Amino acid sequence: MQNSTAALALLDQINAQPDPQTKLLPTSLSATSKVHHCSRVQIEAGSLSRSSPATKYTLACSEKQFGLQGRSKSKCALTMGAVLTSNANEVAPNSLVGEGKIGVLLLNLGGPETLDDVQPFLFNLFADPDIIRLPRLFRFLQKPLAQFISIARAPKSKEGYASIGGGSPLRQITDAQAEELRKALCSKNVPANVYVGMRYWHPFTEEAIAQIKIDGITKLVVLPLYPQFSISTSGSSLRLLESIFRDDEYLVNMQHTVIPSWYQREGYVTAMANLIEKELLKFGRSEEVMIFFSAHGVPLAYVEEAGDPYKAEMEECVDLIMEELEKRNIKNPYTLAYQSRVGPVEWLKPYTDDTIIELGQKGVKSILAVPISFVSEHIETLEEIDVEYKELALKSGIQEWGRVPALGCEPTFISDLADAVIESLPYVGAMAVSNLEARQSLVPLGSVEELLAAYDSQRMELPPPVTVWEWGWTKSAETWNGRAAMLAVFVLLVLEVTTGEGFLHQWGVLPLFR
Ligand SMILES: C=CC1=C(C)c2cc3[nH]c(cc4nc(cc5[nH]c(cc1n2)c(C)c5CCC(=O)O)C(CCC(=O)O)=C4C)c(C)c3C=C
Ligand SMILES: [Fe+2]
Repeated sequence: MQNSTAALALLDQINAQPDPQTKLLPTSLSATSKVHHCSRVQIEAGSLSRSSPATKYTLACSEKQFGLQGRSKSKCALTMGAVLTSNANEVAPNSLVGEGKIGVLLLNLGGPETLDDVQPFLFNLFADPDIIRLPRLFRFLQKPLAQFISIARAPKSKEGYASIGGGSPLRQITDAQAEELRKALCSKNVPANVYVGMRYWHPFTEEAIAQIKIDGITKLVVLPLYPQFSISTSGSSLRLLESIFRDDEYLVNMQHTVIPSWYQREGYVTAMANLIEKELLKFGRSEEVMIFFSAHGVPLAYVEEAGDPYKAEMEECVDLIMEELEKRNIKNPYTLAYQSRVGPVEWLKPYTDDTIIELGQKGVKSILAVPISFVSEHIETLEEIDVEYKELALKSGIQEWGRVPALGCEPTFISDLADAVIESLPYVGAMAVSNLEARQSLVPLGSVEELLAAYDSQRMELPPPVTVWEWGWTKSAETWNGRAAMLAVFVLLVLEVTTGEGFLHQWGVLPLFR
């Protein structure tokens, strides 16, 4: 065991790395000074964890996943920033509130509330350059392409939403989470307004920000409702926030901080383990059940080319939950796979459907599916897991199928989110005061911008993750069909733009960007 000087030395070591992609984040710089206040800091095999009884986190800098090389350093720094804000128990909440009006902005994806919303929702999603990133030269095609893909995909999506009651439950659940979080904060003596800002549907982030301004919020904690960070989710929402902040004088002067990911928090891990433990009891021979973590996938290029920490965070999250279960003497076999891939490019593997088939072939008889990348029920839990994967599992020889519910408003989870907010309060505006350059550049704290800079700072081109048509019987045929379809779309669009005639003009799409 070593003292806090050793922790600072580790941070200095990370800091000294020349690679600009892996520059330490402001949150971590704040964390550096915070380490001074830790009673004891422990460094083991490249990991940094606090052994103070008040704080029970383990840090995500283990050599296994986040060796201090390349991009992984940014991950490490980011996580430290998030985790080292874990001093709420040592500081009386009231002293954290101080002057000013506190707001918490929950960021989420949003979902269509009716079947008529499906196509415009899909348009918003595919128009996001963090979902489909076109080569710079062709950026002007983003909106027409989004229009085309959304129209082509809408019938299939609508079918899915129709089967879960005609729309996404996401708004209702997120609103309930916001209300429970407000109450939890209040009960912990931190009165705050809680806002919901969706990326692709109502209430849009812009609407939440307008309300934040009307309410005169002066300190804002930004909390993406995704446990793990991905460029395509939290990253996209932060990118949007950055552009909103940059153009607004009120917001430029409002202090804020971001909690980039929180899968490593003890309360979250405990809440997930509780849900799993409870569901396991419903099986006949619970000790033989395969615990099947199923995460929403992302295209492989996000991780391998753009430095998305999503996969590393997901794997660590699963490890933490399994460690917690092991402490309870639950030692079931487990696996992690990725679901919901869209389009012709390669996504994170193993794929959920392939893995289910393989498990069946290996003689596994019971599976407990655990949705792990999202904290609300949504189309991919209610339809994809509960219907499609269950059916596939039963066909593949699995006899018993169960599914852990999403966390929703589970009290341990909500209370932990409230703690995360409270723990981040000392960092709200810290950079705004101390770093004039950051203040003058984009946003006051610099944290939104800096968080984005840690990953994908070049905003590299990524292969479009979506497909327009799907046909063919083999994966490879589908891949090439997808590519051919993309090429066809592109040729059609070029013809439209050059001749001024075609189906997009007929639909009134092209004038949008003319
Ligand atoms: C952590 C969660 C998610 C990641 C990562 C993610 C990446 C991602 N998603 C698409 C394409 C689609 N996603 C859709 C719905 C959807 N996605 C998430 C979460 C993540 N997406 C959720 C919670 C939902 C459902 C919202 C709801 O309505 O309840 C859809 C629409 C549904 C459908 O047609 O299948 C699409 C399309 C991509 C391309 C991507 C990464 C690049
Ligand atoms: Fe998605």
